[in-house]
Amino acid sequence: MSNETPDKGLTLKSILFNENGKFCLPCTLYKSFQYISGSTMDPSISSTPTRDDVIIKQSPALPSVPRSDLIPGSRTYVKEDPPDVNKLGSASWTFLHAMAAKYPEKPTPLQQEEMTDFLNIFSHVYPCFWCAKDFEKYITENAPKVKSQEELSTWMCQAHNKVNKKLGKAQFNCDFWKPRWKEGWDEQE
Ligand SMILES: Cc1cc2nc3c(=O)[nH]c(=O)nc-3n(C[C@H](O)[C@H](O)[C@H](O)COP(=O)(O)OP(=O)(O)OC[C@H]3O[C@@H](n4cnc5c(N)ncnc54)[C@H](O)[C@@H]3O)c2cc1C
Repeated sequence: MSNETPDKGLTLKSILFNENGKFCLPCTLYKSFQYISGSTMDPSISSTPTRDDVIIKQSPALPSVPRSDLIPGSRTYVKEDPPDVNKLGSASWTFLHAMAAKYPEKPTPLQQEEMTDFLNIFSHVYPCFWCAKDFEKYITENAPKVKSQEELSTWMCQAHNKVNKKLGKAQFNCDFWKPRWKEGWDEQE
């Protein structure tokens, strides 16, 4: 992975590749991924992309919003409300599954220990307290499987399915964790 951290603010980002030279989708924008894979010719991307530095021009202007909807003193930030259980949940699952999908295929003992610690701590600090309590119980009864990326991602899928079941939602087929959270659906039927 490039050692350079993006230093051009929120609208100018470098495309990053991971240590294997593969494109790192969680590190950049989806439209950059489409551009570099040749599936779009997005004019908002400037010169020919190189491995380490693809610059994206300013995003198109935000749709105009009444000034009263903006945070006082800001021309950018809308007065959004704090997240409810659903918004928090969806964002958190996105993080958890994306994290599992980037977990090493052969983690070191230290990485395994850190992931186990992280999940335990996460279950203590998750802001929805009854969600946290149930997740903590789940972890106690089903210790996180941290020996490989495949194991962890499947464990995460099953943990999510436990919550889906509790909420009366459909079960997600864990055979598909990889296209959903790592590789995309292009190669799938
Ligand atoms: C640890 C934790 C515990 C929670 N506990 C509760 C609770 O007790 N009560 C409550 O009301 N809410 C709880 N939530 C929130 C809840 O799980 C949902 O996030 C929320 O209901 C919003 O659902 P959603 O429809 O946006 O989809 P989400 O369930 O947030 O899912 C987001 C996306 O993940 C994918 N997905 C779905 N299931 C799986 C899976 N098994 N594996 C992989 N990918 C999947 C789908 O593409 C889906 O669109 C919890 C969230 C977390 C992170």
